[in-house]
Amino acid sequence: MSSYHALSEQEATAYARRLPDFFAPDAELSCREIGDGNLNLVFHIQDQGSGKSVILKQALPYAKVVGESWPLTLDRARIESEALAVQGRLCPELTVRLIAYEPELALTVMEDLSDHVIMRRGLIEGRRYPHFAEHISEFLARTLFFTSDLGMNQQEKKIQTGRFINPELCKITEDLIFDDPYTDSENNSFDEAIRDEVERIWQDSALHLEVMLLRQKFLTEGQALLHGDLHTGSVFVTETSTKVIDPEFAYYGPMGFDVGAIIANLLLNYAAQTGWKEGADLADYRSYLLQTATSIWEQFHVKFSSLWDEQLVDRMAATPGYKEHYMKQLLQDTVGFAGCKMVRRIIGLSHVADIDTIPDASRKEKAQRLALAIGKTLIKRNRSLASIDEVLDIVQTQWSAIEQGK
Ligand SMILES: Nc1ncnc2c1ncn2[C@@H]1O[C@H](COP(=O)(O)OP(=O)(O)O)[C@@H](O)[C@H]1O
Ligand SMILES: CSC[C@H]1O[C@H](OP(=O)(O)O)[C@H](O)[C@@H]1O
Repeated sequence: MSSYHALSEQEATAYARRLPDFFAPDAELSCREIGDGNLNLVFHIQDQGSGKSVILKQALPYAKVVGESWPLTLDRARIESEALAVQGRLCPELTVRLIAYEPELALTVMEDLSDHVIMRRGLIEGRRYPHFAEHISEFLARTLFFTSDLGMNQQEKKIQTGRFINPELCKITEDLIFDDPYTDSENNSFDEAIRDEVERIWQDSALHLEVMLLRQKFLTEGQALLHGDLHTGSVFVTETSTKVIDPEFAYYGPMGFDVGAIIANLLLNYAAQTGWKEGADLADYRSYLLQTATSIWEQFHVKFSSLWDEQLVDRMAATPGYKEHYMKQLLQDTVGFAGCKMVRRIIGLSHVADIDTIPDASRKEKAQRLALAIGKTLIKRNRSLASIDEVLDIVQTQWSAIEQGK
């Protein structure tokens, strides 16, 4: 195999044609580069005759969204493929199927999920996914429990931790989520219309303390193998199916970071809805989003607790009271990380299309302010929180305040 270089569509097609037992030798293959993420090339290759298709994802030696001025390790492709292998073993129905990995080209070959839609797009279009909470709570419970000291041999876990050391992508998160939004960083990108609120956040030392406590957890707590970037752009859905993709940020970190990430992105869409919907339609969709967010935690809690009761490998972890303590801490971490993920998507380098594509400037500003208000409050309240219902109260209180122009 040739040494590393970024593939052209023609080279990607030639590589796909050589996949063993995949395309017929004389297949008429088409290829399009379809990557809409921040980091990598994604090639969609299809046999024009049979319709059979495949996805080739290639890491670039830099962050695509910034360019060659931001060098980035190709090892992230190995991390992604190995994380997909773990997730595929634990949740085969909820993970994109890994077909092959080519280290020389930092190339991951996987099934084509074009019959699904990226969840972020579906939510922007106002669609509903009635099984999503059930599916993603299962993915979270199983991937987090069985890669932790609770569900796997602690010596094997230490070996696995070494496989998933991911310093460069963790630094992106440490900077973009737990640092830049709280200072006048050159990485930041926000609308001047909300500068007053952003500058209040830069001065809010009580908020910074809570962010630092969460940053400490991200830096030091290797509870389980995380997806590391589980936003609604990392999930493919239909009304009956959920498939997780893109775990290149995987590493051993605090469980609440994954649970909080998906809840945060539902709440970002919740804030965005003020720019998309009105009246009863708005109220009804807000209710759907909030119900989904709380149900993710509730179902995760039930499933994780059941795994704890039935699959625990650590005798001392069965000590009465420990599970309750663990789950309360996990909820608080989830809420705090969710708040951090919301704030960074408004102030930081990477935004979300849910809010950024709102056509009306004043409604977009309102959505941005609502997202910041919710995010800040979740961060500030996380260590005193005892129930997911309190998140509901926080979200609805902030909604009312923004609606009343406070
Ligand atoms: N398995 C797949 N099937 C179909 N399309 C895919 C698949 N994986 C990625 N894509 C497309 O490529 C886009 C970027 O993929 P992603 O893995 O998120 O890249 P990045 O790591 O650059 O964010 C997705 O939003 C989706 O449109
Ligand atoms: C410079 S990476 C910025 C941002 O992009 C990643 O998301 P994705 O790879 O899905 O586009 C991740 O959320 C990073 O924080």
